[in-house]
Amino acid sequence: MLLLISPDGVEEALDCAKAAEHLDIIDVKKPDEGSLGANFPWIIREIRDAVPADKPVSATVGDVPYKPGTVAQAALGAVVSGATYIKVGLYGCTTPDQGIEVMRAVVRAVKDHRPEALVVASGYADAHRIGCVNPLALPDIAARSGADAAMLDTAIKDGTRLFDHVPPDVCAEFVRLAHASGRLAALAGSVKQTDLGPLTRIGTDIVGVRGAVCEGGDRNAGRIQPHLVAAFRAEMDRQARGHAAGVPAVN
Ligand SMILES: O=C[C@H](O)COP(=O)(O)O
Repeated sequence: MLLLISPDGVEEALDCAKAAEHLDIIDVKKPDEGSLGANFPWIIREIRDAVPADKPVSATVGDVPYKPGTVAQAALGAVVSGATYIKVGLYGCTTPDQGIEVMRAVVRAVKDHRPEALVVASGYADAHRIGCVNPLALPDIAARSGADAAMLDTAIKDGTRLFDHVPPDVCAEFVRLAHASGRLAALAGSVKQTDLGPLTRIGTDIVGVRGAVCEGGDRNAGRIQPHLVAAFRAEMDRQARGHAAGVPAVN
């Protein structure tokens, strides 16, 4: 399982760089613009220049509306700025067909510019609270649009977590569906260390985290702490060893 950490700017990205050996993907976002809030192109570029070259930089394109042209142009902005994972939060899409239409436009915009970039179609575990597309529709949206990964995050950061909205057995189905069509499965949403056992067992490819590696577990007021990134990775590794040995690690 890969560890994706979401700094909110250059300063936090440099703190991520201090813990670079413990993480896999640096995900640029702007939390004050939403769960998958988009940051400025120059911030993506600065972060790309500031962190180790072997660490992929991801960028969120936003909690986007059902406007394929607008979103495709924003996605191109992210990839031109140096991101190689492009995450789109399908906030304004109420049907799978709308999600597919937006993601097809994004895939074309991104891959025309940089074929090896990975496109991530993200939905929301708490979709029922915001009226957007059902979480289990995301793997099919990813597959039918040519995106590389299906993801879930939570839209409303109110302390509820991924498993409060989509329990582990449903997340397992999400992962199974993504894998059945050759996509990666990424999961996030106030994930804590205690969630890593189930996330490991169901075969999650990427876990996305912010709050759990911020001071005080606070994704807004707290800052990312390199020692918390290291501790989170240590628990991921412990769970992975337990899973490989057929002896699930106890929390
Ligand atoms: O992409 C991952 C998100 O930034 C997760 O943030 P969170 O752990 O604070 O919910």
